[in-house]
Amino acid sequence: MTTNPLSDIRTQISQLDSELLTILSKRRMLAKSVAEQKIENNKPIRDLQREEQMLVDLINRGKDMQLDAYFVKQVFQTIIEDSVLHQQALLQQHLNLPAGENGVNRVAYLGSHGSYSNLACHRYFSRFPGQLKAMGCSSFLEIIEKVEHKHADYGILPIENTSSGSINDVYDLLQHTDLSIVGEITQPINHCMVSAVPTSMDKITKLYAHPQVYAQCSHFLAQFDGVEIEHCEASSAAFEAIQNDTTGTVAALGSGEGARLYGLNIIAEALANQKKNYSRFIVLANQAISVAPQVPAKSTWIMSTEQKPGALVDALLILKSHNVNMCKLESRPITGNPWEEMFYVDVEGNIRDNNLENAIEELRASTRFLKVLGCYPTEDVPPAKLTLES
Ligand SMILES: O=C(O)C(=O)C[C@]1(C(=O)O)C=C[C@@H](O)C=C1
Repeated sequence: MTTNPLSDIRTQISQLDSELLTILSKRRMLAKSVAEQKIENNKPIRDLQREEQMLVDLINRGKDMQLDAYFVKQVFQTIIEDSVLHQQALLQQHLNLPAGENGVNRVAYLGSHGSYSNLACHRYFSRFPGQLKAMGCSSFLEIIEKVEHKHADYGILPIENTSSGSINDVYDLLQHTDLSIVGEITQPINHCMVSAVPTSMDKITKLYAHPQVYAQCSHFLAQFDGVEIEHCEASSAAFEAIQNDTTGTVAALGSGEGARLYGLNIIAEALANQKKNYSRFIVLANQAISVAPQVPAKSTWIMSTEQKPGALVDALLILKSHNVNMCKLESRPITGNPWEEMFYVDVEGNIRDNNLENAIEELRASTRFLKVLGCYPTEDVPPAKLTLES
C-alpha cells in the first residue's frame, strides 16, 4: 500500500481543527454559565482586568511555543468578543420577553438565501435561543410592513456602509414607522465578482448587481465601461439571475459566502472601494426593549429643529451640557416639506441613564418634533488594552 504524506498530514490537521471546534463550543457554554452567574449577582459582563491578564498570559505561553504574539492576541480577542456578545444576548433575553411565539423568531430580511442581509440575520440571531425562521423580502418597505402587520417578529435592515455611506431609503422609512430599533450588527462585506461557469473578467458583457453593491465597488467597476449593468433587488437575486448561465459572459456581484451556496465561481474578490468594507444593520421590532445596565447601549432618535439660525447647534449643545456622546448625525429631507430636514441622532448610552433622560427632555422642549427610535446593545466590544504586555 502506498502512503500519501500530504493526505496524512491533512487528516491530522482536520482532526485538530475539529478538536478546536469542540473546545470553542465548550468554551462558549462556559461563557453562558458565567453570564447566568452574573445575571444572578448583578455583575457587569466585562472584566477588562481579567481579559488583559488572560491575554498577557496567553501571549507569553504562546511565545514559548513559537506562536507569534499578534496572532495569539487576534485569536483570543475574537474568542472573547464572541463570549461577550453571547453573554450580552443572554442578559438581554433574560430582561425582555422573546418576540417569537413557540421559541421561533420570524425575521424579515432583504433578498433570499445568500444575500448580505441573510448572512447578517443568521449571525445576529445565532446568539439568541430559539429557532430562526428567516423570511426573504423584495424591498425594505416589505420588511417593515411584515413586522408592522405581525407577520414577522423582527426585521433586519442595512443602515450604513463604510464605502457607500448611509442607506437613505432605510432612513426615510424610519420616519414613518412606529417600530423600534432593538439591536444592531456590523457585518464584514467582501464583494466578489462571480460566474456560473469558469471564465475571466474580459469575457463579461453583462453584470448583475444590487445598486448599493455596485456603488461600493465603483473604483473597480470603472474598467467595465461597455458592460451592460442590470440592477437587482438583492445580491441573492443577482446570483439567481446568472446561476444557469453556460456562456461565461455574465457575472454577478455579491458575497463569496453567498456565491458558494449557489455553487458559483469567484472570478475576483475584495472589490469594494474601501478595503475595510463593513455594513451596519439594525434590527426592528414592534416592542422597544430595555437594555440591562451591564450592557453598553446606544440610543437613536429623530428630531426636527425650529427653522431659525443656530437651531441645530443649540440642540447639540444640549447634548454637550449633559455629557452625551453623539456617534452619528444624519439628515434627510422631510417628505412634503421642501428644504426642511429631519435629523437622525445616534448617541452612546442607555435611554434610562439620568444624563440622557434629562438631555432628551430638554431637547423635546426646544425642538419641533422628537421621536425615540430605540435603545439597544451596541455591537462594539472594544478589546482590553494590554498595558501589562512585555
Ligand atoms: O470570566 C468572565 O467573567 C467572563 O465573562 C469570561 C470572559 C471570557 O470569555 O474569557 C468574557 C468576558 C469578560 O470580560 C472576561 C472573560
